[in-house]
Amino acid sequence: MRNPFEKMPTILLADEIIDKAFRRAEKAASAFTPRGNIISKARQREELRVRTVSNVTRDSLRKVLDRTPGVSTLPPFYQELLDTLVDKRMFHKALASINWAIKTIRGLEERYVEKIRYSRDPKEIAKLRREFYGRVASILKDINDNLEYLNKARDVLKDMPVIDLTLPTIVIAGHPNVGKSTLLRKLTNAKPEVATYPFTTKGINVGQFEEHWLKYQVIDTPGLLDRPISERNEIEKQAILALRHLGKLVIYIFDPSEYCGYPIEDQMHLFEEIYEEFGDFPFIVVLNKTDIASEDKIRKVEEFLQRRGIKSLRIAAEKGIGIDELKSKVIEIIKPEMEAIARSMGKTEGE
Ligand SMILES: Nc1nc2c(ncn2[C@@H]2O[C@H](COP(=O)(O)OP(=O)(O)OP(=O)(O)O)[C@@H](O)[C@H]2O)c(=O)[nH]1
Repeated sequence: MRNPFEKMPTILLADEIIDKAFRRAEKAASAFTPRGNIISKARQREELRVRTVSNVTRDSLRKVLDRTPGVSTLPPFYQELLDTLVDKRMFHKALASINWAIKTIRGLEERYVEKIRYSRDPKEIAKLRREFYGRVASILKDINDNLEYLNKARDVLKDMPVIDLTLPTIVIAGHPNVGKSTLLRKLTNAKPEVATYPFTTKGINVGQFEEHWLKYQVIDTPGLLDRPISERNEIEKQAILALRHLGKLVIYIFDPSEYCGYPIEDQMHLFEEIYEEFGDFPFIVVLNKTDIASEDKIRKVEEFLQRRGIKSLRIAAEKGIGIDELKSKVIEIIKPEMEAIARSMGKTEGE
C-alpha cells in the first residue's frame, strides 16, 4: 500500500474558489447566445451563471473529498499516525464541512434557478443571480478555516512514510547510537527510506528485505523506542501505539561497549520498559559492537537477560558479524506469518 494521502490535492481556499467560479461563469455567459425575448434571454443567461458557479465550486470541493481518504477507512496504523501528525477530529470535521458546503450549494442552485425561471423582471433576475453569488461566497468563507486546516494537514500527510502494511514488520529498539541504522542497513539491502515525522527530528528509517521470495520490512524510529517512557510526550506515545499495530517482532539492541554514551545500567532499564510495553511481541535481543566491547560488560548484559529467561545474540553489525544468524532467527519467528501470507496470496491467484 502506498501513502494513502499521496493523492490529496492542493486545496484551493475560499477566495481562490470564488474567483475561479465567477470567472468561469462570466466566460460561459459571454460565449452563450440566448434566444427569445428579453426576459427569456435574461433567464437563460443568469441560469447559466448560477449553474456554472455551482458546478465549478462543487467540483473543486468534491475533488478534495474524492482524493482524501476518510479517517475510518484507514488501517489502524494510519489512523494512529494521522492522529499523531494532525488532529483526527479536526481533520474529520473539516471534511464534513466540505460535504455540507457541497450539499448546501447544490440546494441553493436549485432554489435560485427556480426563482429565476419564475421571474418576469430582467432586473430582478440579475438581482437573484447576484444574491446567489453572495450566498455561495459566504458559504465558502464559512468553511475557509477548514480548507486552510486541510491544506496544512496535506503538507504533513503527503510526506508520511511509505510503509507497506501487508508486510511482516520488525521494529528496532535501543538507545541512540547503539547501531540501529547500521543493523537496519545490514538486514535490508535497500537504501533505507527516510521520512520526517514531527516526533523525531531524524525521520523514520524503513528498509525491506527479501528472503526466499517473500519480503519483510524493518523499521527504525529514532526518538521513539530509545528513551524512557517518562520522557515521552503524548504524540510519541501515540506513535508507539501505531508501531504496536504494525510490528510483529522487536529487535532490541544493546551496546555493551558503551560507546553509544549510555552505561549498560541505563540500557537495561530502557530494555525493561520496552519489554513491558511490547510484552506480547516476540523479542530478539542482540548485543552489538562485540568487536570492541569488553567481555566483562558483555557477560553482565547476558546475565541480566538470562535472569529473565531471555537468550541473546552477539553481533558486530558494522563488520557483518552475526548477521546471518540473526536473519535465521528472524525468519524462524516470522516464517509462520510469511507462510500464511503466501497461502492467502496463492489462494487469491487460484481463484
Ligand atoms: N565498533 C563498532 N561500531 C559500530 C557497530 N555498529 C555500529 N557502530 C557504530 O556506532 C555508531 C552509531 O551507529 P548507528 O547505526 O548510527 O546507531 P543508531 O542506533 O542508528 O543511532 P541513532 O540513529 O542516532 O539512534 C556509528 O558510528 C557506527 O559506525 C559495531 O558493530 N561495531
